[in-house]
Amino acid sequence: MNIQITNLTKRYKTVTAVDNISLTVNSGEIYALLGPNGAGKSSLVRMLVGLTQADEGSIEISNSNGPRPQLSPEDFAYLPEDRGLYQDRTILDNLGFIAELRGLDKSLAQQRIEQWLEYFDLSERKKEPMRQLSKGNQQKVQLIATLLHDPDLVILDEPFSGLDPVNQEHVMNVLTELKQRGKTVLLSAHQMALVERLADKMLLMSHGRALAQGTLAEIRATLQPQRVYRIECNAQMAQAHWHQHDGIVDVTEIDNDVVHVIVDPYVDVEQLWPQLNQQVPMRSFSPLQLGLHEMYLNTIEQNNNKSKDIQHELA
Ligand SMILES: Nc1ncnc2c1ncn2[C@@H]1O[C@H](COP(=O)(O)OP(=O)(O)OP(=O)(O)O)[C@@H](O)[C@H]1O
Repeated sequence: MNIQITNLTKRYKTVTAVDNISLTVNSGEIYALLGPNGAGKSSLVRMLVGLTQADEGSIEISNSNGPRPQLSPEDFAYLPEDRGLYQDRTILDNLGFIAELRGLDKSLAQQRIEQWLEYFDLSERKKEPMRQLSKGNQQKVQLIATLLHDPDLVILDEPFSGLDPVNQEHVMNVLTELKQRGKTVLLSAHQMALVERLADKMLLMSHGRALAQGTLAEIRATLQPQRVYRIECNAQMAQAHWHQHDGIVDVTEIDNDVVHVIVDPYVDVEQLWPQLNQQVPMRSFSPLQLGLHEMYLNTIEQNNNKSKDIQHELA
């Protein structure tokens, strides 16, 4: 299943929740929506699954047979933000009910349910009512309910929330396997370290708008355009001498023996290193790549400061 979202906008009374967003996800890809609370991730997903209508823009769905006018229930799975299972009924009752709703053959449903419960270590608890389960275990049951009919498109709002690290890994493995089987996965998440390992492409949103999108390398090129190096040397001397060098944008002391240096993008580093080394002997240098988590924090912080400045100017 392929999704093409073009210039999508959703306005509520006082807020533009999704502001001119475009993205493409293809079969066999995992796409992550990232952004702080209220960024517009769920609003985007709700339009995709047809729960709300866009004010502007389009969503086109296609598969190997060509375009599809709209998603039908058997095509996709949706794990919503507000989970809805019957709290007084057992795990088995809940999953059996969902399987029936999805029109699954009874013996196939039973087989899949048993396999999933085994995978998520819930087999022994299958006759317990939902309300007795911890938040994480409820989340696992909800995820099973979502995936039971094995659809081509899987849309998950915060699938890792409430799960411990071991179960987060289980879910990572499930999603990777879906991808390997050619399914399309779109998810929202706050766990950058997991997304960095999992997602083929991502969209970083804030206040409904796209701040960066694409592969991790493309996100990095947008959010960390400067070349940053970690250099082992006498930090105090480096601070004193390198700041004045034309090719250096900034020098930050990390500790007594390490600095981070931002190099002007137009400078040839092969020529720069000997010049710097003459001023302050360098013991080692290596390019520094920020992780998604750090890039995310820096970008969201800068964006919030920008919004505050604009509000201040308007006041
Ligand atoms: N039904 C609604 N009516 C009015 N405003 C809404 C509605 N749903 C969402 N919003 C607003 O739209 C904006 C985006 O909300 P949304 O829930 O899409 O963000 P989110 O990125 O999913 O956040 P979170 O990470 O907290 O789930 C927020 O300002 C929110 O208050």
